Amino acid sequence: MNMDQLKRQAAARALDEVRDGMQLGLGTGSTAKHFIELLGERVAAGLNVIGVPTSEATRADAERCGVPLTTLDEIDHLDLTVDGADEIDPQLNLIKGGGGALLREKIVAAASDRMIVIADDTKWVPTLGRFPLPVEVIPFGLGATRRAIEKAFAQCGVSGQMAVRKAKDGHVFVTDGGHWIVDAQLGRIADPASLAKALSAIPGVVEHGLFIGLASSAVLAGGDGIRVIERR
Ligand SMILES: O=C[C@H](O)[C@H](O)[C@H](O)COP(=O)(O)O
Repeated sequence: MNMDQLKRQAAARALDEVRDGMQLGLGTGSTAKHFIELLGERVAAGLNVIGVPTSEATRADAERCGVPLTTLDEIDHLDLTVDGADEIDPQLNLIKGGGGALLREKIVAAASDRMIVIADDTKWVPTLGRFPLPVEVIPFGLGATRRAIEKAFAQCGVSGQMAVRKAKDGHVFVTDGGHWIVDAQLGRIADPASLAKALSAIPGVVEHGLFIGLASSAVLAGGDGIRVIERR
């Protein structure tokens, strides 16, 4: 089974948790896209749900698949968010933002009663940090923000190269919110909760890709089948 088939399997397993009438957070990325496509098939067959997309790309996918959409201004909570991740550790802390959608993803996950993370099992790691940590920043004053980020890294015992993310066309990547992303190659993040707190305290940092205590469960698809891990 190839990687894409594994992602679709994980998405299909998460779909089992969707009930009629649910208000759903719709994640971003190649794995979340499978979930949206499968959800669209269920909606076409009569399932009544409404979703909040976590990116403009997901909005377009959901519209294409016929999934009705709303906003967090029109509804007061979400029952369930289903989203992918770039890394998942045994405490179900995550690195997200490889696709640049971390800010809306975190707002949606935080507004949701439950968050199910769907992934192929290559995303499962003993310690976060191999995947570059995305930090979403305001372009104004970037030099000062980078120095503050370096200081936060040092305080939390991590270090590594930082680079402003570029799009495929070579221009700076701009998020749906109009911000930039700095990717930090940290290697190993021993205390993700402390690092998350330190980064959140920096004025030029809009959000970062550490999702601490947000995921309720993870569905991991691998060659040996599907594993569901619940947060303790
Ligand atoms: O910004 C993007 C998101 O955090 C994605 O959910 C994450 O990058 C995983 O994407 P994929 O399912 O394509 O590996």
